[in-house]
Amino acid sequence: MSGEEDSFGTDFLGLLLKAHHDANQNQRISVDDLVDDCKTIYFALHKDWQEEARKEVLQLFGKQNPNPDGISKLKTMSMNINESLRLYPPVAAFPRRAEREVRLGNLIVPANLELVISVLVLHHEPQFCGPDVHFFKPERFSNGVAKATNNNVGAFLPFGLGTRTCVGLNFATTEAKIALSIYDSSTLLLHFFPGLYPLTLSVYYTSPTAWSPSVALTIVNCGVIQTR
Ligand code: HEM
Repeated sequence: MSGEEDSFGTDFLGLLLKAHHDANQNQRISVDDLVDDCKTIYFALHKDWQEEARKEVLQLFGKQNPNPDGISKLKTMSMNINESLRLYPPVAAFPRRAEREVRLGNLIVPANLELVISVLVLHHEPQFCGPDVHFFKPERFSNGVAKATNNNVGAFLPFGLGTRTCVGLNFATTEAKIALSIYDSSTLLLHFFPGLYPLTLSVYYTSPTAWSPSVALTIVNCGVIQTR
């Protein structure tokens, strides 16, 4: 208010305050966004799951670098990643065009109609994931995707489904597991998104179809693991 923007400092809160006072109106964030981002960072990290995942990493790798054998055994971490991808799918929706007229239940879809498959909506549907659908509960994935989705595996599609499934699926998840085994979540966050993370996250929340830069954004949000 007194024009001393630089006195906000360079910590997380300082960066948010600076963004709130940004001279460029397009980049400015509202007080509501600012408060939401603080809540996300300070309250939404799941320390219990972070601790579990950390234990798992230490058990499998000790002080060594992650290896392929161990990576495939990171069950708790996989559950955390799946739950992060479920709540905050980086690809929030994808389009399809009906090649010919087709009946879908009661609906007749005419040829050439464009459909948007909303991953975000499917992932937040209580019919599939239960009444706790909006909560971060990695345990729902402890017995696989079918159990987590009430036997509707097609209701969990962070990487798409069928012939156009993401070709980077294994690469992306392996990379995330390696990164999360090595770095703590705040290091990862700063590594990939210095100052950008809270802003992109608020864009993502306000507009489910908005582009979100990377999976790390999603995964980091659950704060899976700390430095070993
Ligand atoms: C967590 C990270 C990622 C997510 C959530 C993701 C998600 C997706 C989704 C949902 C699709 C399907 C889109 C559709 O059906 O219209 C897709 C397709 C694709 N992804 Fe990914 N992706 C990720 C990482 C990557 C990486 C790392 C690569 C490359 C190394 C990659 C390469 C591709 C390609 C080439 C396609 C198109 C496949 C095709 O149309 O045949 N993705 N991705």
